[in-house]
Amino acid sequence: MAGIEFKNVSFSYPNGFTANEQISFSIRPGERVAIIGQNGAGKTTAAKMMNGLYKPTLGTVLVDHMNTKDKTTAQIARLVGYVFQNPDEQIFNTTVTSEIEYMPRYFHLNSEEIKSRTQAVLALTELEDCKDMNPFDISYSIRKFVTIAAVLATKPRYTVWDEPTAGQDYKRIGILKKILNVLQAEGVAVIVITHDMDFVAETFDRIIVMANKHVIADGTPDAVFRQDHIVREASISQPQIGDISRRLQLDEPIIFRKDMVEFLKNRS
Ligand SMILES: Nc1ncnc2c1ncn2[C@@H]1O[C@H](COP(=O)(O)OP(=O)(O)OP(=O)(O)O)[C@@H](O)[C@H]1O
Repeated sequence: MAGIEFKNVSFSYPNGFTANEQISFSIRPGERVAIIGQNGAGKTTAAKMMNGLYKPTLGTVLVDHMNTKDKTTAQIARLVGYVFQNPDEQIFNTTVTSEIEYMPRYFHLNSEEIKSRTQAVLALTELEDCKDMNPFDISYSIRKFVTIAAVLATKPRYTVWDEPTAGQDYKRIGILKKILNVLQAEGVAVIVITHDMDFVAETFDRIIVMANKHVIADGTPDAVFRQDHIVREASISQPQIGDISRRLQLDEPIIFRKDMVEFLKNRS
């Protein structure tokens, strides 16, 4: 099956600390998946195995049938683009445009293709006004969009985004949602690590929940947030609407904004 497949994967850091233990799941092309869970649960470690930055200590990670252990990180990264949590760990060019063009140049694409990809991702990420600026002269939150644009310019089949909403205002979260919709229409999978439960509930079809090195749940937002023991074990918060419905002690918990609107309409 095409996709990213984890088969009984464990990962230990060189100091011997095991961060992932016996993890199995698969993500299909075009899927939109949020990975959530307590700090230190092992989300970033698992995500870094998706694009070959880390190789499993035990078990197998397959990307479109390729075993990541048999490939270089550069080979896997052509299929799986990784947007780092901290943009400053990713950016190293002196203009936004040169940062975006770097990987297409590395792939020896022709200049027309590089130009057209760069224009397309600048437009998609709404960075046209910053294209000639030094990334370090723009705000941290916008810098994150530079890293997203640079990854999308490589046209990966799968993308992994670590904490994209951290520090973003309402407008930029809207831009993120627009980008996600465009990618979904193009069949590009997006895997997001996030602590933003409202973003998760409104934007994702599937959630993988991690706690203490393991995957403890995998399902729709509705199915996951209705399970109190999972929410507790993973030390996650409910989306705001779920929290309000709980405080109202409704017979049936409500998770989504649209369902709360319907509920309130029917009461009035
Ligand atoms: N280089 C490293 N060497 C040793 N241990 C590490 C290393 N990097 C991470 N860890 C440990 O591995 C565990 C999992 O870390 P990871 O970053 O994968 O968690 P996470 O779920 O992404 O957390 P957060 O939500 O805080 O980003 C943590 O206990 C962390 O301290």
